[in-house]
Amino acid sequence: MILVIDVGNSRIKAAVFEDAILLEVFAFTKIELQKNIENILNKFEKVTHLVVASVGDVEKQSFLEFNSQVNVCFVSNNDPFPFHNKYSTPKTLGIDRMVLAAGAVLQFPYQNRLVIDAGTCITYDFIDDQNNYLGGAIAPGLRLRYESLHLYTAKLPILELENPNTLIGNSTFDSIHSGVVNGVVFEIDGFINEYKTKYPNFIIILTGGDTVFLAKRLKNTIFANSNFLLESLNQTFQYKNQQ
Ligand SMILES: Nc1ncnc2c1ncn2[C@@H]1O[C@H](COP(=O)(O)OP(=O)(O)OP(=O)(O)O)[C@@H](O)[C@H]1O
Ligand SMILES: CC(C)(CO)[C@@H](O)C(=O)NCCC(=O)O
Ligand SMILES: [K+]
Repeated sequence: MILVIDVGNSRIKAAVFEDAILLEVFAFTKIELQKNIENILNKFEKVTHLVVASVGDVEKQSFLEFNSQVNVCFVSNNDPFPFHNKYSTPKTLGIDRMVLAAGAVLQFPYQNRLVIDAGTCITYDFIDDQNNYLGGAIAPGLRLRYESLHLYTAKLPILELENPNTLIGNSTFDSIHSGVVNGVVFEIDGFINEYKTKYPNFIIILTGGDTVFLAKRLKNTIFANSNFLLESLNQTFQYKNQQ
């Protein structure tokens, strides 16, 4: 049994796997990290490995203190991945994006794939049918857009994510919701349509904290899976052990 941990920019997600079967998912903050790992290890006594992929700023030591109970492994850019990395700065490529690309290759073999992770940032990652990881894009996520409008203006309030009533916002609230939510939806559909002019066929995987909210609003057909990064982390670890 394996406990995988995805340290994101805003929060931490974890999942327990028995081989390929996902048993339970957890989400918590940095401050609650140790307590949560402790609880998970108590609940799932058969966990032998703790597998961490981190783009956040959590000390390695916070995980290493569980070393006496389980094997602690950190997924890094130097690990074996099932694709050819064509990024021109592979050392600066986010480990979350590498894990997503690995999951896309292992779960959807022999096809072009676009992975969209709608989290703190929205990342786009394209892997072609020859398993070349080509790169993609990094844009601000939904919550980050609401926050930056508030932080970098004098008058705009902070709003919670909400379905926009209209395209043409006719109040400050409606204008912000339209700008943020419609903006992201148009952006994602726009990216997909632009990719289609270059690659006629590819599958699209949508994941991240805003998956459910966005999936029903997109025009394009996608595989929506909030747990895709956690599943991919489990697969990346299995892949490494088979090398
Ligand atoms: N408790 C929560 N905390 C933060 N964001 C949340 C929460 N619940 C839902 N969300 C939504 O999820 C998005 C953030 O996604 P996610 O939790 O995947 O980010 P993250 O933990 O920073 O991971 P990553 O760094 O991989 O993007 C936000 O835009 C927000 O709308
Ligand atoms: C883009 C984020 C912040 C998304 O979590 C992460 O993947 C990251 O820190 N990436 C490093 C830059 C890059 O991927 O090129
Ligand atoms: K993300």
